Amino acid sequence: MSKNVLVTGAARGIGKAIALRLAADGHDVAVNDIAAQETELETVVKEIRGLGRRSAAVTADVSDPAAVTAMVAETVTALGALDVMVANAGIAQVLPLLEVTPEDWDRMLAINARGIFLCYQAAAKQMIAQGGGGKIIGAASIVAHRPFALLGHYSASKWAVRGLTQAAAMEWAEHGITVNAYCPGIVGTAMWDLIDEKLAESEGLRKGQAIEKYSNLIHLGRVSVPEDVASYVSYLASPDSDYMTGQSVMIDGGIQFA
Ligand SMILES: NC(=O)C1=CN([C@@H]2O[C@H](COP(=O)(O)OP(=O)(O)OC[C@H]3O[C@@H](n4cnc5c(N)ncnc54)[C@H](O)[C@@H]3O)[C@@H](O)[C@H]2O)C=CC1
Ligand SMILES: CC(=O)C(C)=O
Repeated sequence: MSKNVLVTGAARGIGKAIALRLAADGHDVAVNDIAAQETELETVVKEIRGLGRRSAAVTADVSDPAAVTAMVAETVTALGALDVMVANAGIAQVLPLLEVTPEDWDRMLAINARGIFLCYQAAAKQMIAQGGGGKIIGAASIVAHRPFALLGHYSASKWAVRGLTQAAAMEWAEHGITVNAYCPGIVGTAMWDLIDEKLAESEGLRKGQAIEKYSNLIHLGRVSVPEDVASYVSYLASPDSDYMTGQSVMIDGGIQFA
């Protein structure tokens, strides 16, 4: 059955792949990103419409409570309801914990933890008002299970998503809302381009060598592509996952760090 979906951080990378996959699955999909990504977002809207589904671009900074409320309202105006929220938007920063400033910490947590909380909460309020339940899905990471050196404050933000996902699943089950998170390993997106560049700098490697080094730890022998994550989110958005809630599942190709 066709559902009304909102995906945040969908101008590129994992969010874009999720939006296109859910549209290909037969859902109508509104896509969000920051205003600076509006052109890329409009391209995604065109691609979704090309798949025969309804779509709309809703720009908002997910760390801003008023903007998140407006984003959900605009989605409901465009699509008629909100049945599936994919809170995907996030940022990364590679820095030793000894060099992380309070401002770095606050920005990381504002987008990756508060932003996910605001999206979960605004979606749940809308789904409860509608009745009939819903599915809330968030972006955590493998580092929500096993922190990654030089990604300390990023790891902390993803542990927050994992905890929030369990708590929200408990509180909203009575409304028929399931809440789950996905925990990718190393996905070849702009985010990992940045991580590779910074890790290479700090380890005296050339660009591309850091990601290669970590790729060698993946049992399945390759870095993930955004579509690997989108397949799993497709399952979480489908009735097949109706009996699953509060989980933060790794989709990492079997990384063995140590
Ligand atoms: N790439 C990877 O290896 C992994 C990524 N993840 C998580 O998956 C999610 C997507 O990651 P990627 O696609 O790789 O990243 P990306 O950097 O390629 O894309 C992230 C998107 O989020 C948007 N965004 C950033 N701040 C925002 C804000 N305040 N409000 C709205 N949109 C905002 C960006 O403009 C961008 O379009 C993130 O939450 C990330 O932490 C988790 C594990 C691994
Ligand atoms: C970006 C991220 O979450 C990892 C594990 O690389």
